[in-house]
Amino acid sequence: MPPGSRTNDWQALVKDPVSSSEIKCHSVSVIFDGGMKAVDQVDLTAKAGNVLSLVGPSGCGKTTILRLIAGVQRPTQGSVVIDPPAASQNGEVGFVFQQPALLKWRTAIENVLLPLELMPHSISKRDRVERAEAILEQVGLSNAAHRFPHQLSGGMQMRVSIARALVTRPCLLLLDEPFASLDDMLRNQLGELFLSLWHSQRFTAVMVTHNIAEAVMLSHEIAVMRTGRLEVVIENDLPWPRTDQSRRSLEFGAMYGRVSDALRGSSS
Ligand SMILES: Nc1ncnc2c1ncn2[C@@H]1O[C@H](COP(=O)(O)OP(=O)(O)OP(=O)(O)O)[C@@H](O)[C@H]1O
Repeated sequence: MPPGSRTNDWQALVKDPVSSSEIKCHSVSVIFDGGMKAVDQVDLTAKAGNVLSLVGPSGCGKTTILRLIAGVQRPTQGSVVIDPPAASQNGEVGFVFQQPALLKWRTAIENVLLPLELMPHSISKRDRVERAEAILEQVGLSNAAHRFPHQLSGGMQMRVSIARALVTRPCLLLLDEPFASLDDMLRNQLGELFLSLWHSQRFTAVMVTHNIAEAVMLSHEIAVMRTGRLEVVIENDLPWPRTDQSRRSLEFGAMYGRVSDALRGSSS
């Protein structure tokens, strides 16, 4: 499959990793009714196959940027270009939210199967189940595949939510404070899981987070926003592979400090 091309052939999708998309926001602004300028002339690039974190104080426009990329918010000015284009109805965009939002009448595997069932081109039932079982294994939930959401812990529900987002092998994954409702230990574990999934699928990811440590651990670049404006994009040079040990490294502390300073507006 040539780089950048997409296919409707499910077998090909399973065999070949999909291409990841690049996202470019060109001088994009969003002004809501009443004149509220949520996003103000933002130029931002999420490089193909990279993880970009958006950080900034509450109300600075992070979720609005994510909604622009998802195509559910139209820009008042400017444009958002996704190359190659990614359509959520084709399973090319995955979403992970703060709440797992599982259908309570469907088991874990039935929740994971849902995006495959909604895809416009037909995939045989056997292929769908094979794919769902494979991703459930990757997130460590093979033994819980037939449990209903109320029979799963919060961390397990979030794993199902991540599996559901990735089962279609999206080229773009959008995450809005995905681990914010979890305790620190679970948050770190799911961060590691996220990194291992990113290593195997190499999607482009844009993640909103309030947690500086999470942004430093998980992303290649960290975009710092304030009152609708993009302050700075910091290249995250924390070495790979990133493990729990990385949190105790000097490089981690230095990067954490740079992001904190940028958030306070004292430095970039
Ligand atoms: N539909 C809307 N109509 C009017 N104002 C809105 C609308 N959606 C968001 N806003 C405003 O736009 C600004 C940016 O909102 P946004 O949700 O993007 O911020 P955020 O950085 O994601 O905040 P948080 O970290 O608290 O989730 C806020 O002041 C918010 O109140």
